[in-house]
Amino acid sequence: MMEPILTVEELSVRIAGLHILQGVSFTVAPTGVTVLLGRNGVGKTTTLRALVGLTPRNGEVRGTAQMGNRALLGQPTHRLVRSGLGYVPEDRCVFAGLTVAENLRLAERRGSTPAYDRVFALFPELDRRSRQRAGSLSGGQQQMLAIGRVLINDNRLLLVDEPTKGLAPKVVTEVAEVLERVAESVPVLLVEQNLAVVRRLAHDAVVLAAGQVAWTGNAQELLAETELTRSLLGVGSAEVHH
Ligand SMILES: Nc1ncnc2c1ncn2[C@@H]1O[C@H](COP(=O)(O)OP(=O)(O)OP(=O)(O)O)[C@@H](O)[C@H]1O
Repeated sequence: MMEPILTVEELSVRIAGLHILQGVSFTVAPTGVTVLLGRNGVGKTTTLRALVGLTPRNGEVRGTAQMGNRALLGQPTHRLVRSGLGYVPEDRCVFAGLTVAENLRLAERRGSTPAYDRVFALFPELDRRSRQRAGSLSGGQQQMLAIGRVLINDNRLLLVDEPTKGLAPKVVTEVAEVLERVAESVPVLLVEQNLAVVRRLAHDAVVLAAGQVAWTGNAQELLAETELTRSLLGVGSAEVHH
């Protein structure tokens, strides 16, 4: 077994008196896509946000998370990002009033060479639209910008939250293709509800239920077990056998 890129132990998050995560432990392999699954509201986004130091001020985080030899919890976000933890939030958070080029420029980190060639090789569309305001991009294009922005810098691990949410089926496929290529060079911890995308991308799966890890293992094996998938994720068998 290769050393994991991320080891989370006993992660607990309490927000406004609610115990959202209660001792979550899992690892992320140093290559490929690990998918974080679970029913709506189980705490997937809360997990990613805790790892990148974005738990709200009234929240309390306990436990440990190691990226290689680096301890993540309790560190400010800007320092985590500088150490190679990339985060693509669920709401994409592009600057609507700025152009594509300006959004990318803002993501550049001091002291490292921005990899525009890498970004434009993956997303030629961003190059063509560099002078367009981000707010006027389609949802899929904004998602590409949100991912491209993170890839301007070198990363040791990417956290990607529901990148296909709200996108048309054709665009979902495009985003999945892009993530597949991204994951060839950097490990990804992905929150994703679309099981066809999970089937295409994921090697390992971590399933949350009731604030804890309910299942970990091979993602393809999980999806092959219809009853297990249904009980863990609450989805119908039609969705499982897409
Ligand atoms: N700032 C907050 N204040 C109060 N409750 C919160 C806060 N953030 C999250 N929660 C609650 O924590 C629980 C977990 O939310 P989270 O967004 O992590 O779930 P999720 O698994 O990502 O859900 P979804 O799949 O619906 O996006 C939810 O019940 C949510 O309402």
